[in-house]
Amino acid sequence: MNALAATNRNFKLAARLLGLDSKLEKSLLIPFREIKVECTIPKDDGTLASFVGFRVQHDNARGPMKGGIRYHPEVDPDEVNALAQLMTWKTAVANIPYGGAKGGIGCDPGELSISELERLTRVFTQKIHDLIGVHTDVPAPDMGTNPQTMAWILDEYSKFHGYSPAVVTGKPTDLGGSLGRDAATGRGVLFATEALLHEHGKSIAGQRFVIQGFGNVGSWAAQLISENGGKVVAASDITGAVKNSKGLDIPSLLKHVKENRGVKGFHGGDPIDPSSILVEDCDILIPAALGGVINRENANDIKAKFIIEAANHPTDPEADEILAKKGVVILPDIFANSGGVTVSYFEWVQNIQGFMWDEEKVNHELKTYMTKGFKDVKAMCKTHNCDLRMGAFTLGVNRVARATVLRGWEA
Ligand SMILES: NC(=O)C1=CN([C@@H]2O[C@H](COP(=O)(O)OP(=O)(O)OC[C@H]3O[C@@H](n4cnc5c(N)ncnc54)[C@H](OP(=O)(O)O)[C@@H]3O)[C@@H](O)[C@H]2O)C=CC1
Ligand SMILES: O=C(O)CCC(=O)C(=O)O
Repeated sequence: MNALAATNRNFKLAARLLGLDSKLEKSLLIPFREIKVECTIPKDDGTLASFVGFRVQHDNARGPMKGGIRYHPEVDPDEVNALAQLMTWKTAVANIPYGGAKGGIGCDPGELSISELERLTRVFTQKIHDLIGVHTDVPAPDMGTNPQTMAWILDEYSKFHGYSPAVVTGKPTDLGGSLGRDAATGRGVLFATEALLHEHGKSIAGQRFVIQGFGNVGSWAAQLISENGGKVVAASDITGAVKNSKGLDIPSLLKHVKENRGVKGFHGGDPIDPSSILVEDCDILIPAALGGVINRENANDIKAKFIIEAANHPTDPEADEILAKKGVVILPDIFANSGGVTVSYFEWVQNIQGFMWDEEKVNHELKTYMTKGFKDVKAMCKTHNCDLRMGAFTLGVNRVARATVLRGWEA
């Protein structure tokens, strides 16, 4: 099922549980604005290359729209739409004063030089600068983008509107980025996992984890899990996968990935087929790469008892049903990976206040938000007698619906 169909399906199930009025349901589902722009740049060799960029602004009932920008060959309008909608529910689950948006450019960042990436980012920003803004729509990094990408957006935007650090989050700390933002999504995954395990009378220590994706989110999650006594028994990225049933030495793997641009060739474990990573034996599976990877083809073979969705939309609804029958507990993306956007909110607040928090305060506040988020999701599970995904969806959709009704529709 495509990402948008799957996301719409989950939204509609939640709307039904909440008994939402059908007209309100329709209004919440249709995006506020969809932007599609052509971005042509001269390549380093002088030839031209054209790319398509998207920004979908899904909803702003609770505040400025917020969400990352993805550079990946598979970026398409439906996927960006789905990811923007997920951001609306995610910011509401986290209870931060934002709506939802997402952007992307269909490109392979690994095939572009640094200067080509800079030109592409600046052209994209020129095309959307009048539709984003500190109190309108605030981009951040996602797959294939990073603090440097945010610095270029900030610089290009500022040429039109004056210096505006709060127009993006996840920027370098030298430009007003928040301490702790780089690790925030992975740290949020740790706090979310701790909250879930606590409820099952368990802790991170001694659990065996498998992590798909070893970029920003996957590598930080791995590092923090291993620092807290968890055993990462397998990890993968686009270059390959590696397994060690005694637990991978994460600091060595991080060093290897930095030096070799991937997990492939790491000697602290055995190479395995990357396509089998999700069905490796473990207690807890953390997908931290692409969407739709857990589906009806592999759901029956998954051995984990818990799945923590660090990636956005990693689990297809068909897989959800299969896994529920197997008794696998899934902590859904719109809660599990909300640590990133929560610390983005802290960054925006710091920029607006012109005051920088220390990292201890950032991490402490993040833990408070993640712990409260888990309690709020569980309360909705109890009210609606539903699983954690529907608990999170009903929580997010209900908060957005309430804000929408309060603001009204008078022209
Ligand atoms: N960054 C953030 O703050 C947030 C990110 N997310 C979500 O987390 C996920 C990961 O994002 P992020 O870590 O930022 O992105 P990165 O680009 O930093 O890392 C992505 C990782 O996934 C790997 N990868 C790509 N394709 C595959 C594949 N087919 N199989 C295995 N691994 C693959 C990449 O490998 P390689 O590097 O070799 O290409 C890389 O290790 C995404 O779904 C994103 O939307 C969610 C919330 C916030
Ligand atoms: O930090 C942000 O604003 C958004 C992060 C993001 O894109 C996500 O949570 O999926």
